[in-house]
Amino acid sequence: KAVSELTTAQAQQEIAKLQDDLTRYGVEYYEDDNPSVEDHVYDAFYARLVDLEAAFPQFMTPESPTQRVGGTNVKSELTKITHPVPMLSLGDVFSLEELQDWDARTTKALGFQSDYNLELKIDGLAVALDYENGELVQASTRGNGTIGEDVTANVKTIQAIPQRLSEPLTIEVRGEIYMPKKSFAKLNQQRELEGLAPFANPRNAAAGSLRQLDAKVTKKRELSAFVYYTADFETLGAETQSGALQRFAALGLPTNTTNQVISVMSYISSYITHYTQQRDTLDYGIDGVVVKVNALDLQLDLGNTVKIPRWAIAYKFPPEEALTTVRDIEWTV
Ligand SMILES: CC(C)(CNC(=O)c1ccc(Oc2ccccc2)cc1)c1ccc2c(N)nc(N)nc2n1
Repeated sequence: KAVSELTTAQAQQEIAKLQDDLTRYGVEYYEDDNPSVEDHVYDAFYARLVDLEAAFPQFMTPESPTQRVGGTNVKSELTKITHPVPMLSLGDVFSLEELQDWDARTTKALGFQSDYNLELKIDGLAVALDYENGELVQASTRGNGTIGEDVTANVKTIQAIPQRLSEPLTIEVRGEIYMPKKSFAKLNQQRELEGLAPFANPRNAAAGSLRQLDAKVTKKRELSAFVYYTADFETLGAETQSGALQRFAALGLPTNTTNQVISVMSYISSYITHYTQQRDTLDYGIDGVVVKVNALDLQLDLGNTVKIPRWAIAYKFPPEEALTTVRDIEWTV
């Protein structure tokens, strides 16, 4: 109905419903990273509420979504930051055969078989941590690799991440922020109790918890982290990837200690088999194994494409839920 045709009672009812719905959609959008309505639907409801509140100001309330800081669509209002060193992605392979091809290409490019550092691929979201003279001064999300979001206040609530390094280094380190599986289960139980939609997986829960405008919400979400990269490896004082991980730990940064230096393919496949089986016993989500040329000077020789390093590859596990689906289909057939 056109706003002018509404009785006051009808307008009051529609305004109240729109205020509730839009508040819930706004929370879903920037808290859960998985909104339940398309943006254009949200925008249409929002415009209707603006018209109704203009025609019936007696029903305007300060809590109304139209009165929120930043006005319009409650998008992520985090400050944007530019990464001086881009945050790259990893190339993927999905079989041991493809991994062997990558090993052969890399060995050919180097002219010899080099050592690899094998690491679990943490299923979280990538962050950059900037330390100045050992103090954490900025934390930011990967974003598109060049432009990310400032999440400094939120990251400072994560116990695993030190505010101060054990040495006064000025260095940017990168890692993955994740939500431990136990925290994820507890959080979803709490959300069910509150009648809120549960998070789809620990990664969404971590993203939704990290990209909060209110750091007090982040604090309650029990996030953790693993650090795995720095471009400033001279400052760090490391010559290999495995050495860099040891130096991160010495500085007080959280690292994942399951890494192994291996160069023979047969051992690589047994590492992969081991962690494919151990996956459910870990308290954090992994979606694969990352194989990295261990010597940092050789990484520089191999270089990177615009988006990914040539000296690293991610072997991806088959996604768990997909496997279950496939089994179901086989079963019904
Ligand atoms: C290897 C890298 C992609 C990080 N490295 C970078 O982001 C990166 C960034 C600039 C680089 O090179 C440049 C340096 C200066 C200027 C331009 C490029 C090289 C690598 C990566 C990404 C995700 C990982 C993950 N989930 N788990 C583990 N265990 N390791 C991971 N490693």
